Amino acid sequence: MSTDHDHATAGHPVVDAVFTEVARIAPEVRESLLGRRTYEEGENPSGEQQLEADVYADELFEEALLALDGVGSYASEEREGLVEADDTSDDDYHCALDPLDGSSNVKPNNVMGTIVAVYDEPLPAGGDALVAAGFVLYGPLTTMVATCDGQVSEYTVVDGERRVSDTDLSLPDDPVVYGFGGRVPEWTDDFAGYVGLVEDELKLRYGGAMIGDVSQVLTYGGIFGYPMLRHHQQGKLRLLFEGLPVAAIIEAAGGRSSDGERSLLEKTPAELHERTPVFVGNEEYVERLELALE
Ligand SMILES: O=P(O)(O)OC[C@H]1O[C@](O)(COP(=O)(O)O)[C@@H](O)[C@@H]1O
Ligand SMILES: [Mg+2]
Ligand SMILES: [Mg+2]
Repeated sequence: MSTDHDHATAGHPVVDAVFTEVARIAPEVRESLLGRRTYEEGENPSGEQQLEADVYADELFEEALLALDGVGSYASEEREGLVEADDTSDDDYHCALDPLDGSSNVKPNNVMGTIVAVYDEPLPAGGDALVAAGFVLYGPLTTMVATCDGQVSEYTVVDGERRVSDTDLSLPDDPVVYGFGGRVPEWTDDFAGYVGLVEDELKLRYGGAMIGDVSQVLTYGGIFGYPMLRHHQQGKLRLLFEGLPVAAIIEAAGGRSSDGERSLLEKTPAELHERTPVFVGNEEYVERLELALE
């Protein structure tokens, strides 16, 4: 029997409205890729090239989410500062998005995502203020995963609507896959040693879009990571837009997250675009990683 709480976001009206809007826009984002595969002149605040598709998706989400009652501000990987809603109150939620995750995959037509994080404190906020998180995966199908109140649901997105396919997603007990970002000569010796052990046990899956790789881990079990690099101690991924939401999903699905020392959910960024090493996956593999990096 269907109830109000038969999927992760259903008991929280503002959060549910955010995810309903994200699902509504997802097909539009997908269609917008046609003709928007070229690079913009500028860079995003992290110094990365922006595709026309990055900018377009960002504008679609900004407009739709700020129009919702109860959403007080919007921040994204593609813009320097926050955008505030016209009417705000202390009870508002605050949305942080990676509008297109893995956008360098647009050109070769590979998998991409949209990541959404909903915080109950003004941004930048930390894991203690994260009330819900989710992602859209633009693969052969458009699917969505969302977590709220410790429950993780999966949906297929059809004609802009979420259809529940699983209300209790959890990591499989027998891990199968791993994927780590960054060029190998840039890895630290400790991390390279750990990878040597992992590759004896698991199969490599790395697609260049975190959401695609995280979905592999959610489905088959294992570990995904983007480590600290010799010349970039904080790695590549951003805590507010990428690390925290993915950590919330994987931890709610029974796994663990880490920056190499502690759960990502214990962290609070000092500024919107702060980066962090990111590791998410089955407990056993994240624990062994932390021991290897000690
Ligand atoms: O090209 P690399 O260094 O392997 O980096 C890939 C990583 O960078 C990202 O593409 C960064 O995300 P954006 O495309 O949103 O900037 C991740 O999705 C992915 O895991
Ligand atoms: Mg990203
Ligand atoms: Mg992005």
